[in-house]
Amino acid sequence: MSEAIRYEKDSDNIVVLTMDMPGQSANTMNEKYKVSMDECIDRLEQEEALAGVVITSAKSTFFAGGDLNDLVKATPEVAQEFMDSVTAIKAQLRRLELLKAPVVAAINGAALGGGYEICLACNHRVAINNPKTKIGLPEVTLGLLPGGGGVVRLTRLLGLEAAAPFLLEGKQVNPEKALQAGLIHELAESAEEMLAKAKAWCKSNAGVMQPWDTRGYKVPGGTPSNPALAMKLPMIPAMLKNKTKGCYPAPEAILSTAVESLQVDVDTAFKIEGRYFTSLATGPISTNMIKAFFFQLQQISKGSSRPKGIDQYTTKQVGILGAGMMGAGIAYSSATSGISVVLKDISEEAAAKGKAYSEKLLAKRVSRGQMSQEKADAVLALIKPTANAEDLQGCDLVIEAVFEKQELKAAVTQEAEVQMLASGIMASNTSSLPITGLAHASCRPANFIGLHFFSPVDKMPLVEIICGKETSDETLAKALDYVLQIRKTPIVVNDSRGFFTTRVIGTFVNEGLGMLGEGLSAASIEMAAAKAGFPIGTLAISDELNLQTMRNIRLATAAALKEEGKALPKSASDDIIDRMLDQYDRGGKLAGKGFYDYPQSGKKSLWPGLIEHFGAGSKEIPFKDMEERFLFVQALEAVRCMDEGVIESIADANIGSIMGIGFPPWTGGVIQFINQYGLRQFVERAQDLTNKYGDRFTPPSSLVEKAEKNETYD
Ligand SMILES: NC(=O)c1ccc[n+]([C@@H]2O[C@H](COP(=O)([O-])OP(=O)(O)OC[C@H]3O[C@@H](n4cnc5c(N)ncnc54)[C@H](O)[C@@H]3O)[C@@H](O)[C@H]2O)c1
Repeated sequence: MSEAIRYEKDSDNIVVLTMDMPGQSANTMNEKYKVSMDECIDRLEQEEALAGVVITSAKSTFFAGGDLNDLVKATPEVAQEFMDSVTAIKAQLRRLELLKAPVVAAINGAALGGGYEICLACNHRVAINNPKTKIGLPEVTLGLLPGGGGVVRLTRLLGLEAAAPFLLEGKQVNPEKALQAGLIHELAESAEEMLAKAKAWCKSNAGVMQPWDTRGYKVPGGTPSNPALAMKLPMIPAMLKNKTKGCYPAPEAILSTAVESLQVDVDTAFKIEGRYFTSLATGPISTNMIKAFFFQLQQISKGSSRPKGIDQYTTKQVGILGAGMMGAGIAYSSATSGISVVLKDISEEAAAKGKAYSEKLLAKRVSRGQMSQEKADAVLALIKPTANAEDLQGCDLVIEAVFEKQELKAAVTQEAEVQMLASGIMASNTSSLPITGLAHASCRPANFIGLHFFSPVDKMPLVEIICGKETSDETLAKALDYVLQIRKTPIVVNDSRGFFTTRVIGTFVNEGLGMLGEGLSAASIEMAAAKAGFPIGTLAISDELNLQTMRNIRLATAAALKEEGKALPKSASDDIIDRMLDQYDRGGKLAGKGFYDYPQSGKKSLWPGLIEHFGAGSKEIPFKDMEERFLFVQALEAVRCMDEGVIESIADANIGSIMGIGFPPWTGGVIQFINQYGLRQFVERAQDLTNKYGDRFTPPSSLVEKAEKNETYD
């Protein structure tokens, strides 16, 4: 009896291996698993009259995959050791598929990554038909490749083209879709039926071999020497590069593994896969991505920034003030999570228009087969459009999303607070006004908080929660519970101008517009941002944000600071924005003209006037400097935010920067970027950038001290 896998032989000589790792909620490919599986295979190889093997799990999932605790620690120094352990896992799975009896995977729940790789080493795959079960190889989303034979086996099984979305995009599918795609062979309606089907298959398939071990097996679509495939192949690396901008090595490594491995025998193919896997796993990008997208995201979804000792709260009815772009989106996200919504605007028509937005999104989901019509109708019925504040009675949360005007926000807050539950919380979706100031209008400032959603709300996963000076812990806990209830990712910040995300992205925009002012070419500015991994360039994002709105925020901020006796420091973008608006009447995308021209039909293109009027292209600096200015300026601002207590959690800073403002995922986030660069090297480079481009790159003393002590941000 091995420790992690139960071994049970029935009267038909079929052995059922049930994976059930002690003390773990899911089975993972750790040392205990490897030892137990080795013991099981030793025993299976010695069985006299083995008629079949069925592998299943006693957990709610089949198998969770590789152990990310081990993977995140892999560095180039341990590459050989890592390669040896990968080779051992492959050898183990190879022994399994070469057993002299049929081996069937009985997939009782999610089989992802290493879990599905075990399934691929089986001769047959039966899954319980649960639409919530996920099957696939998501390694690429963590900067890795399926290193347990997954690339080699899936490309041989499906052919290069059909395997591509699963390997290069990490596509995950439910059992029904997995059956259609050829990832599994059979569906079962229950655990009993699954086991019965698995055993029946063993009985009628004695002597079966894996397709790739069968003489004369032809890979679907052929190997790369097949002329049809050979013609398409040269285009793929360029398409990938276009997507990854060279920042993500995993898709390229997967493609190379797939192409190279199809041209050699299986054992050599596994060696090729092992080498590419080792180089990815011991490299920096997978470490960054595992930290961010697994550990830190998990930490956040467990409520790491939630005050302790406060009972979990479920929001029942949310009032939303303002049914414009943001309000309509918040209504949709709340209703799809089963929360009743009162959507209030100044007129019934405006409120109904906000509700119509949900109707449109729901209809799209129904037409794509992602939701039933009944479910869509039920969601829509949860939204009550109104112009009457009395309808807010009974709301335990009200979120205001009216125009960005302090007096208007104060008025709607007071109007809502009279109606809503006294124990409820009042939130503002402001993007620039300090929460403490807005809370002055509230009769219950302890219950007042900021809930900063991002546009478009239905797609953007992040919500920045902002605590004002008087916000209570209970209010924060309830707000955080609500954000998780609507299946979004909360980060928690303290009040400050621009909070965390707006403040950090502000430095990015300022840097790009500043470069334009320096005379750098507009195309290079946009290209440098893209090459660094940003989804959108600074000139394009300014057009989206709207130059007039950017100026309004600047003027409002300056006025507010003046009242406090302070002055808003001048920034390099001010003059550019003013000239664009006042001299050239180019307000941005909405106006059809900004840094780009937006023709009625066709693609946007950079405004040629930038050359004539701003001297764009008259100066050049090293391209690397441009890329790093974008990355450094934001990382440095994030450190300042931490020093000032605006943000306290490193996980929140990293995830907030990736999910809220498009900081490149390959970096692992705005603070992990500094860790990975190496603190000493980062400080040196920041000083170099200061000498060349100005004081905004001066590293804060907290960072310099940390670097001197050889510490990292952990
Ligand atoms: N647009 C963004 O990308 C974005 C992102 C984050 C936060 N925000 C913030 O969200 C808020 C709303 O932005 P938006 O883009 O949705 O604006 P919007 O102009 O699309 O919508 C504002 C809505 O508020 C309504 N309104 C005005 N007075 C009202 C009142 N007294 N009672 C009820 N409704 C009233 C208007 O009729 C309008 O429908 C602003 O504070 C903005 O700063 C916007």
